[in-house]
Amino acid sequence: MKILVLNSGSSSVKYRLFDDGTTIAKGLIERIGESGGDASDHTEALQHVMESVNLDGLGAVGHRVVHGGTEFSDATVVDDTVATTIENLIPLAPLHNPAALSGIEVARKLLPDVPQVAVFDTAFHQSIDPAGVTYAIDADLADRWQIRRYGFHGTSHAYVARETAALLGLPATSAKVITLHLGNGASACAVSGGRSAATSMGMSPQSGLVMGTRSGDIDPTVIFHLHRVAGLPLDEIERSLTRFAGLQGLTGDNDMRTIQQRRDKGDPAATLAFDVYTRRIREYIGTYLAILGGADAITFTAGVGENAPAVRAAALQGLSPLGIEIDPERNNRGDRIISPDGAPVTVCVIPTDEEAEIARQVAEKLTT
Ligand SMILES: Nc1ncnc2c1ncn2[C@@H]1O[C@H](COP(=O)(O)OP(=O)(O)O)[C@@H](O)[C@H]1O
Ligand SMILES: CC(=O)OP(=O)(O)O
Ligand SMILES: [Mg+2]
Repeated sequence: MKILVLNSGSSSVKYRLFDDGTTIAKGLIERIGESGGDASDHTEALQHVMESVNLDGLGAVGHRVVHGGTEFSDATVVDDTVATTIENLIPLAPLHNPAALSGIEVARKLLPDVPQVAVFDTAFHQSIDPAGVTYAIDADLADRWQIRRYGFHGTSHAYVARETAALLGLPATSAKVITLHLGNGASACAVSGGRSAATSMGMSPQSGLVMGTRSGDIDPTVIFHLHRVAGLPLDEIERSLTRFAGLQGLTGDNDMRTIQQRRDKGDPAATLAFDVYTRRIREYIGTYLAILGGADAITFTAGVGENAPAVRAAALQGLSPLGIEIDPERNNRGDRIISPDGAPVTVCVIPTDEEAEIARQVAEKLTT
């Protein structure tokens, strides 16, 4: 089956065209809406995509949708009701759901006879126990306003956990894997037997690890303080915590490559940011070892996880008493397995492939 996968981000659209699982075309439209960018808005971006690939015989379009609430635990064919649900969830994923929705709207308009299938970042985490998704706040308020942990990057965590089990020759149904998706957004996940048991992002993709422009975990009182004492309007606080926090907030740069170059030259802000970023990863590894009762493997993935040996080494520093060690040569080469032979916990680097996983789930949805 020929499947077009769209991964619409806040300022970019990644697309891949698959034919029976093989990539036959792909591309990236960047800096949407910026001066000198590839397109003035998502509609124009998608029009470019449709014009540049041969869509004859297209069987489906698969869309990455970040927030699916509790409604969806599987790939879902989009109808008006599904589109409305995605729209209603915009307040919980303000950087992500609007882009996915415009992708869906444009694709439905331009390809009205082709099934549109949404694959949700949240779906994989629907397996987490109630105790792992419930915030200890007023239960009536939480219930009324759907306040709970949802978790994100599920497509990526599911994919790399499965690939890790395969690499180690472990049955996917029993492997215990801690997956670290370190991209622009970043999250950790404890995967037990192929099911998500815990994850670091929460109601929105804002909590947990330190990210390119997002803070990760903070005390919620920071928001009251910035509002009441510093006098900042709520919209401005949200903007600050989602777009001007994380590495960006600590250094003025959101790209880990730049942070590393500055750190290598002894820049104190970049050094601190690197330490905050890698320490937070280590804190979550400790948490998830406790949740899983030990782990067979720890797997790094996404832009930073796949390409930054120094981040991997720093994140796992001092963990050898827990059986977690890195072989520096393997780490610097970026081998698939970067722990020494015979180490109790295997440390892996596995490139994520959200688009291939989306295509796989779309094909499965439409053929079974
Ligand atoms: N060689 C590298 N060393 C360190 N970080 C890198 C390297 N290459 C890419 N990155 C980081 O990866 C991030 C993007 O990751 P990616 O998974 O592509 O993000 P997303 O899909 O969320 O946009 C960049 O912001 C950059 O910081
Ligand atoms: C959910 C999320 O944070 O996605 P991304 O990493 O693509 O921003
Ligand atoms: Mg990403």
